[in-house]
Amino acid sequence: MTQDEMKKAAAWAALKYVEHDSIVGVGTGSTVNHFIDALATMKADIEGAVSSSEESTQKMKALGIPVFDLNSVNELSLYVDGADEINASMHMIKGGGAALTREKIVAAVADKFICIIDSSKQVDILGEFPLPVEVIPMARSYVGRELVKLGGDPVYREGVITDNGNIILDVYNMKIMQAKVLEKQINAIVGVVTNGLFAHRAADVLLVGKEAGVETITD
Ligand SMILES: O=C(CO)[C@H](O)[C@H](O)COP(=O)(O)O
Repeated sequence: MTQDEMKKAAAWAALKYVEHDSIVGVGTGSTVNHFIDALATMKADIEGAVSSSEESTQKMKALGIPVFDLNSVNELSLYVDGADEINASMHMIKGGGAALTREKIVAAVADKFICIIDSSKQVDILGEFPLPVEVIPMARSYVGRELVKLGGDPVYREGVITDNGNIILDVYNMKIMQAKVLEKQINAIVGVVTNGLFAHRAADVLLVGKEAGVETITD
């Protein structure tokens, strides 16, 4: 099985959590793209989706899935998204696709977060994958210096502007032992919109695509 086949298997396994007549929160990325393909097969059975990025919105609209503004939705039972890394506490690093802020917002509203990954994303310690931080452009240098004080090596992601008009700093060389503490510390830096640690809003269900099939892990 290729890595993409494992992503696809995890993504299709998430379909069984989608409730009749519901509005589904949808993440961003190559694994989620498989989920959107799967969701399209039951579009007549759902009300629609709330999207975490322009990329996912375009794909869903092209497949005929109605996309709602989050402000017009009172509750979301489900949010389905991938991750760049996830540990045994279901804490994640996300934002490889630069959609972390909208992902965090939609995930905050949802009752249940289903994380879909291939097995390469499971780690003992978070931080091998550089931690994305969304930053207001004029604060880039200041936030960079503050991230260095926290022990990281921030690198400007050249050529990337987020859906919110901001920039991304990817923070290298962080061995993240206390994800909740670090998530708060980084978010407290003036000029940071949010960072890609999802520890306060961890996953509730993890679907891992593996050679042998899809493993389901619950918190
Ligand atoms: O956080 C994300 C995008 O901002 C993605 O969920 C994460 O980067 C995983 O992507 P993929 O499914 O392509 O491996």
